[in-house]
Amino acid sequence: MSQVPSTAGHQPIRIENVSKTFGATKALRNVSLEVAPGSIHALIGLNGSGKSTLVKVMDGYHSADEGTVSMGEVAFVHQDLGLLPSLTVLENFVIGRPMAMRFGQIDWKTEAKRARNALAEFGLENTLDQQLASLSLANQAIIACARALDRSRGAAIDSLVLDEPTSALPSHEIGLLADAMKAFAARGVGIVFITHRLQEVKDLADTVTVLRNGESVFTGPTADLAIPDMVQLMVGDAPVHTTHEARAAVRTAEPVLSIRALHDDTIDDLDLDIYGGEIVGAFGMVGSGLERLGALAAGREIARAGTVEFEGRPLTAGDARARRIGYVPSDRPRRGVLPGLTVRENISVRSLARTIRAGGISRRREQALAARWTEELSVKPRDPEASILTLSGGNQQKAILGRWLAIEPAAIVAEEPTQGIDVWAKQDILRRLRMTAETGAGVLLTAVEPEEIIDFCDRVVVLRAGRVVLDARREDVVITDILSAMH
Ligand SMILES: Nc1ncnc2c1ncn2[C@@H]1O[C@H](COP(=O)(O)OP(=O)(O)OP(=O)(O)O)[C@@H](O)[C@H]1O
Repeated sequence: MSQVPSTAGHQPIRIENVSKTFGATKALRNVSLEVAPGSIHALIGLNGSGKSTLVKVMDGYHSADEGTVSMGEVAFVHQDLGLLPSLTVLENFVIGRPMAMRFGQIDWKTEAKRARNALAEFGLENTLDQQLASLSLANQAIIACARALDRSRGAAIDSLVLDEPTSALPSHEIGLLADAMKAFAARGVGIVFITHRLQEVKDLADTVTVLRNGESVFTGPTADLAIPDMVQLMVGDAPVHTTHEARAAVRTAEPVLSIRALHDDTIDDLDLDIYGGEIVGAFGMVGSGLERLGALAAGREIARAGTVEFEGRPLTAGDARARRIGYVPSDRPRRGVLPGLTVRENISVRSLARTIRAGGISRRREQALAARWTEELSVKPRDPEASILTLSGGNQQKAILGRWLAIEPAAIVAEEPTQGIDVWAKQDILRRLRMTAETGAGVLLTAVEPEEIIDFCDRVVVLRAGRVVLDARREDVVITDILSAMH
């Protein structure tokens, strides 16, 4: 017998004919949407289709130009999670809401108990005293969700809105979050979530709305749509991509990056070579050392012990040679994007040698560079003078990749290269990385989910407990070999 949600007393979310324009961009056109109590409603669409804007209209960050939004109490988890990295998990948990008090002081004991309970559902109850920044991005995302879910305890919250809650999560943690979402829906809380993972829509959502260019082109039961139908609705009648065949690149004789006996927080005696001309996919679970590998391999940080040799010589702290290694970090809001600058500046910032002329930066050269990379990576809007923060999350990520492709890097390290990127743009990005490898660069991609990128790799490595436990050519392994090495 299927469970009937107890929806008594919960208010639905009702969005009617909402439009929002930013300058020349019509981010939302006449969008209507209803989320019933107890329903799990997925919001999907290509990068820049208006999903985050709709959420920001719901939470009052943007006011709609036209239309109405009515809803009861709603908790939001935004793409940037809204957490403070320098505070502890417990402090993050209580900040911004009334706290338990005792004799005029914050009652930390009561607060800790409440936070511990909320986090226990996700197996994170022992993190309370840790600084948030010391946790993996995946765990930070879970904490943001747990916090919002905690605030929805009791009947006080009618709905929960999650903007890409799972994009940084490995699959076993997605399961935990999914279970929590289902449990809350069963109590009558309406849930809206944004995702680029279409299988997740099938697995989790009962209803789906597809946005295309700011317009709602479908709302209905998820059961009515197969995944290819979703893609078709998202893309519309744009020309269909030809899939790119992974080609065996010609490897250089010597490695571009050579990692030897590396030791660091979660890394324990790691060795890895990356040759020019190849794409190496590194996979591992949270805590496997994968989160540290990218910054160390790209020379952005120096490990406690061991070496990373770049073109035959060890990288040292502040080594200028690391400028020729592109690095796209996974926590793009904090490390990749230069806020307050334009798309042009964000793309060209590392290409001074190409843009400097007679002692000054040639704006024309910068413009040409930015125009080329916004075009090549289909960054939208195609306006290099736009402020980077006005771009959708996926488009910001494409611009950061453009920054590094523009320097013709000797190596490029991209963490979670497809995170937050729609099904359509993913192919473009992976194809560009392949072209970069074909120029002789070594490419290292790291991901907690092998499925998405494995077919674009020439070689796959798996990290577990800080070491490489599998290193094989792509054609010699199947996905289950990788998954079992990870666990
Ligand atoms: N503050 C702003 N100023 C100008 N344009 C904006 C602003 N915010 C969003 N936009 C534009 O509105 C459109 C929709 O963006 P939105 O962030 O809603 O997309 P999205 O569907 O959430 O994309 P993604 O999947 O990449 O996160 C984009 O063209 C974006 O550039």
